[in-house]
Amino acid sequence: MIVTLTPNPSVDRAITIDALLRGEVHRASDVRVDAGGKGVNVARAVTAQGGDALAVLPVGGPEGRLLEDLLDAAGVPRRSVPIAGAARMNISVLEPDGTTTKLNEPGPTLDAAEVEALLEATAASAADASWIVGCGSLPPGAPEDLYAQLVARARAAGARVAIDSSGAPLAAAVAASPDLIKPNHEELAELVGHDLPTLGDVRAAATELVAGGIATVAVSLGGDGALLVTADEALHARATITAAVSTVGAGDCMLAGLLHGLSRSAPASDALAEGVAWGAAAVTLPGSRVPSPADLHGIPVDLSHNPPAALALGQR
Ligand SMILES: Nc1ncnc2c1ncn2[C@@H]1O[C@H](COP(=O)(O)OP(=O)(O)OP(=O)(O)O)[C@@H](O)[C@H]1O
Ligand SMILES: O=P(O)(O)OC[C@@]1(O)O[C@H](CO)[C@@H](O)[C@@H]1O
Repeated sequence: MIVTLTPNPSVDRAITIDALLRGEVHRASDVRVDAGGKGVNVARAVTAQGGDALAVLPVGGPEGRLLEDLLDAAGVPRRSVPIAGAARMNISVLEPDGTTTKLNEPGPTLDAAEVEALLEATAASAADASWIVGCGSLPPGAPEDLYAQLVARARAAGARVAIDSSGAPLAAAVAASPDLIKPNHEELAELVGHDLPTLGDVRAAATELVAGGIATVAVSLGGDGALLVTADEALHARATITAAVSTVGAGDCMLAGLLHGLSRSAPASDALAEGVAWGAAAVTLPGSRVPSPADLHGIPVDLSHNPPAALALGQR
């Protein structure tokens, strides 16, 4: 089972308009509401593909009840931790050319007892977990080292742990040496403190992190696919899609496919290809919708055991 901790989940509201114009009134042509937050999305994606997942999340207020209803309707197993504040609602504005603009709220303030209850609820599921994964931003009140604490507790319980976050919480988690991290291109550049214009630069930065004690660094690269680096190998995979609809949650689906593959002891190359296919399929779907098995058909993945170092990123 893949157990996800999302300290700052959201109700995701995706609104489709013709073109975003600052200061104007826009009439939406479509609206979609999904349970959101990065770990929630990982659990939704694994469940949608027939895998076993459990989403641990703080729940409070009317938005929290809606989140629970959405997860229950999608058949996603959850462990809700009651909190005093109300869950956030994040808005995505989608334009027909695939441009996605996000407006994310800070989320409710958590107190120390609520943070402890979340960590406890996650660790309590460790015995059944192939992976524990901590994902997303931290809400106000949560300590910067929350994911570092999660790494320590997962380790103590004998579970492998993955982290997908950014900024200071990611840096603190990295110091605790999780088994896997999944930064995107920008998050990796921030973590190592310099730009990474080519695939070779990304590989060098990931290799540095592996040397520092993280077994697997998987970097999602948008239309350029993903690079996975371990002490033994570097692999690059990318998928071709005909049209992008919404990029919201693509990174979460990519991580879900990767962990789903690794938890079935697939070789890293197969797990990476699975992740890249799930991520690409997510981009073809509206809002934060996660792909079903049928959505993966017809998405070809190119895999290379010899990543082209000179590949300039962000050109696709
Ligand atoms: N235009 C695209 N064409 C094909 N695949 C894509 C495209 N954009 C994204 N993907 C797939 O989705 C994965 C995740 O994309 P990206 O690197 O943008 O994630 P992210 O920034 O973490 O996303 P988010 O934070 O919204 O979840 C990529 O590794 C790739 O497999
Ligand atoms: O504010 P965070 O935690 O960084 O990101 C939250 C979020 O943008 O991430 C998911 C997509 O990856 C969405 O479901 C959600 O709205």
